[in-house]
Amino acid sequence: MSAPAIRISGRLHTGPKQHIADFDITLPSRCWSVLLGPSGVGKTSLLRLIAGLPCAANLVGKITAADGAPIASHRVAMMAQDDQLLPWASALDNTTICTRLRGENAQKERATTLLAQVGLSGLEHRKPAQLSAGQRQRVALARTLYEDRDIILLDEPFSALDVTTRQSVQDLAVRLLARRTVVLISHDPAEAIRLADAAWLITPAGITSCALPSTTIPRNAAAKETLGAHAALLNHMRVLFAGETPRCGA
Ligand SMILES: Nc1ncnc2c1ncn2[C@@H]1O[C@H](COP(=O)(O)OP(=O)(O)OP(=O)(O)O)[C@@H](O)[C@H]1O
Repeated sequence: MSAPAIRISGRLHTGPKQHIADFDITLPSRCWSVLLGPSGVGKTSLLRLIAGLPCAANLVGKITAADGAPIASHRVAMMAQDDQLLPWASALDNTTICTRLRGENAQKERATTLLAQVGLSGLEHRKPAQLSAGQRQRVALARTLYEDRDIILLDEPFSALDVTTRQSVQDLAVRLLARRTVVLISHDPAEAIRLADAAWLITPAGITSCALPSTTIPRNAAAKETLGAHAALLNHMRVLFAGETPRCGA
């Protein structure tokens, strides 16, 4: 497994509209990097650019892997914000769809195990319309985990899950994606503090890193340093994203 650090530098714009001014960040190898930012700032665009997918925004700059190799599609798995499940295929067939599209044999047993691990045991043969939004999101996550790539790009992958399912699925993802370079978009500061080895705050003015506890992920949500970091990040986001005045003691 060769999961490289990824450096992204430049500025992001759509035509004459600038989304993010000059930035230069390195998402560390074999770590979880979390991107936080207000709606519409360009987070999904950055993820799509890393994946080499078509994108309305342009990066005037570059994206490089620290190992010098191209960030080719065989190194990347991306989970989009919407589940992108095929409506006519079962949960199991959706999980293995990329393999089948490549003309490879599907590993149905491994896919079934993944579906069970995300809590969908017994629902393997249901079609997307017979699943809840949170269940569909877990099928999409299973499909991403099934791909087993070096670079994993996750666009709000836990947003539709209830709080307890979210926590157990987050723990599973951290375990199964150990040693991968993971980039996670989140709107939730608690999730960011729990899962980030590195975190970045994105605004139109640029991208800044954010302080995190020195503990390993997934962090204990109830630990004192986790709660303190959450309060500090929330305050920081209010100031940076909404222009509020900093709150003392937060
Ligand atoms: N097809 C398009 N044509 C023109 N502009 C677009 C298009 N798609 C997105 N944009 C613009 O590009 C900008 C960045 O969008 P992007 O989806 O990357 O934002 P985001 O930070 O991921 O937002 P959110 O948190 O709401 O998902 C937005 O301001 C959006 O309006």
